[in-house]
Amino acid sequence: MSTHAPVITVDGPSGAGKGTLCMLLAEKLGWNLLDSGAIYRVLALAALHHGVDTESEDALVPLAAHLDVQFVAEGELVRVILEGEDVSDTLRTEKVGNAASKVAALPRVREALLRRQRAFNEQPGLVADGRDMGTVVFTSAEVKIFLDASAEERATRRMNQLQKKGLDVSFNSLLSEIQERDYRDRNRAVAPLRPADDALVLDSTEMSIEQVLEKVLAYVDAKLK
Ligand SMILES: Nc1ncnc2c1ncn2[C@@H]1O[C@H](COP(=O)(O)OP(=O)(O)OP(=O)(O)O)[C@@H](O)[C@H]1O
Ligand SMILES: Nc1ccn([C@@H]2O[C@H](COP(=O)(O)O)[C@@H](O)[C@H]2O)c(=O)n1
Repeated sequence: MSTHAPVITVDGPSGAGKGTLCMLLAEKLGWNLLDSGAIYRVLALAALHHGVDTESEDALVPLAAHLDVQFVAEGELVRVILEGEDVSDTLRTEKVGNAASKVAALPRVREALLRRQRAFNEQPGLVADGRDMGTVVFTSAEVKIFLDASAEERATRRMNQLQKKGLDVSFNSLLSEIQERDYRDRNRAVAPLRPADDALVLDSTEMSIEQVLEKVLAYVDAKLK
């Protein structure tokens, strides 16, 4: 029997609001959630822990194939456990995000992580957050969204997020980190960040989270009817 469940993909650059939107969508629909960026981040962190060069494809592929990681739901949060250690907070730092975008540029690393991502496609449905969800991982998804926002707005959102956690951060350094990551993600040879041909492209620069959710829910409703 086929286990194919409906899929909504949400791709876009860092800080566009994908994670926020996907969590709200998954909650509203009662569907499963895949944060594919967390998988690349976990691999980067495992490489840093084990002293593996984040640009060495040969060393990273076996690490990717045998990643000992668990995603544990805890109320609204998902705790990430790498090799028995809770790494949920470390995972979200820009240092790990940047290392993730380096390992993510390597074709055989992406290949090694494909099956792990597709395994999230279970009933009653999946909301998948990433860079290549609609273009590579779930090409037959029922609904595809590409969520964008200007780099300046994304840096502002990230700064507010970090300030709420009590961290002192510079807008200019956040902006240049975002621009560096964008460039690498959009220009890599394999699975570059781009909207799928059949995606709804939504620029959220001037939209609140509630407005984005409302628009996407209306689109999802129309597509799944
Ligand atoms: N439309 C919006 N308006 C204002 N703030 C927003 C909006 N969408 C998301 N945010 C805020 O921006 C921050 C980044 O959002 P989020 O983590 O969802 O982005 P992301 O696209 O998943 O980033 P990444 O790919 O790096 O994980 C969060 O603090 C979130 O609350
Ligand atoms: N499908 C994906 C998801 C993520 N990446 C890479 O991982 C980096 C971190 O992702 P976040 O969403 O957690 O910020 C990101 O910059 C990408 O390089 C990817 O390639 N494909």
